[in-house]
Amino acid sequence: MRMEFLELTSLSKSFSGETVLDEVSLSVQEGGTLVLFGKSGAGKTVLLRSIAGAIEPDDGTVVIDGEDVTSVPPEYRGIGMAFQNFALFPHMTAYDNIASSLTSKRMSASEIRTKVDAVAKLLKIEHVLSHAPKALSNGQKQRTALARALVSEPRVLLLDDPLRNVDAKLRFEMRLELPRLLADRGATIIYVTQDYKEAMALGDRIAVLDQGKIVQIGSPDDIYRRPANTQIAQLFGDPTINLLDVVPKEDDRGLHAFLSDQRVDFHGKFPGVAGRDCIVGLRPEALSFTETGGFPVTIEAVTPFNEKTVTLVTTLRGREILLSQPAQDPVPTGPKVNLQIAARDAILFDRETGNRIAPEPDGNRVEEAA
Ligand SMILES: Nc1ncnc2c1ncn2[C@@H]1O[C@H](COP(=O)(O)OP(=O)(O)OP(=O)(O)O)[C@@H](O)[C@H]1O
Repeated sequence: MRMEFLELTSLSKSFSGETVLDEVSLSVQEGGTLVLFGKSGAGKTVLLRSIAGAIEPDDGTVVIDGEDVTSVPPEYRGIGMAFQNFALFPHMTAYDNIASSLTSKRMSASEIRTKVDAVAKLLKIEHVLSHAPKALSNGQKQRTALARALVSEPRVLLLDDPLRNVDAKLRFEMRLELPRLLADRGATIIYVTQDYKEAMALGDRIAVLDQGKIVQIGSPDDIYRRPANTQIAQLFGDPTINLLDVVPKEDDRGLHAFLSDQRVDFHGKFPGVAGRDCIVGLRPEALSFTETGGFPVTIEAVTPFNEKTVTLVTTLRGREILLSQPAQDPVPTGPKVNLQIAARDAILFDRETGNRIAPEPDGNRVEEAA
């Protein structure tokens, strides 16, 4: 069984009385990747810097491999970091930048050469090793910074939004390549990003940080299908989730709500929810056009993307709904068409708090088995 390798307990930090980290606790298994996801200013960088030892937390502990390193100087923590702004030494070549993280270790020049060459090959920057940073493209700078973090084979790797400044094409490629590359190194990784696709592609688990607090930790599937609140539901998914006001009712078939004429059943037990102001969350891909059944809508706009088509429709009552379907599926000729809902994908939230209403544990099993 894999061990928890990195453990943070109740880490807190304030600057001039303003709380930036609020009792953050989380752990990452040995060799695992945790993605730290959150909006700008959520505290992601401060958290990474606290783990690395560059910032001293006001409270809480950082434990690496069973050792409390909260008071250990950064250079003795066995941590490698790569930042979003590259932070390369401008007067050094790419090679020397990468090698700089090895110079404190007692290694011969040829050993250093072997290691730098290997990591440069992995990241496809062998041909620019003699260049100064100013002669590198953003993508090459980013790979150089990553190579520097990887080459010293740290036990823990902290990557602060390393793809933020690279162009879309490289970001797409790196999103595919990075998981294997990082898994091959065997390091325990915390990876910061504001891009939900990157978060879903890279993380075994995702921790969502909001105003210095962890608001949800789970697998990508958990966060997508069971978001803790409407805010998180909206952050994950493109196009964004449809959020529609409903007041669910209960009968002998259980809790349900009506969207136009279609009954949406919520599987499981939800005591006390009937009659409450709620929001139903429907992912755009949980909706589809149908010729029989469903409920009538009007097509307002059709937007084709490469791999999907997004259609905006309105219901008879004027509610706007986004629908996403594979690009090869035809959009019916409208404007009046019928829509159906894969009701088991509906997510229920409390309207007042925005928090997801989970079925009772017993009901959960019913839901999973359905
Ligand atoms: N050294 C510092 N002194 C005072 N305030 C700071 C310091 N470092 C960070 N902050 C504040 O802490 C908050 C969180 O900053 P942080 O850089 O961790 O956010 P972030 O989630 O990494 O954002 P981004 O995604 O934009 O990098 C911000 O309000 C920032 O102004």
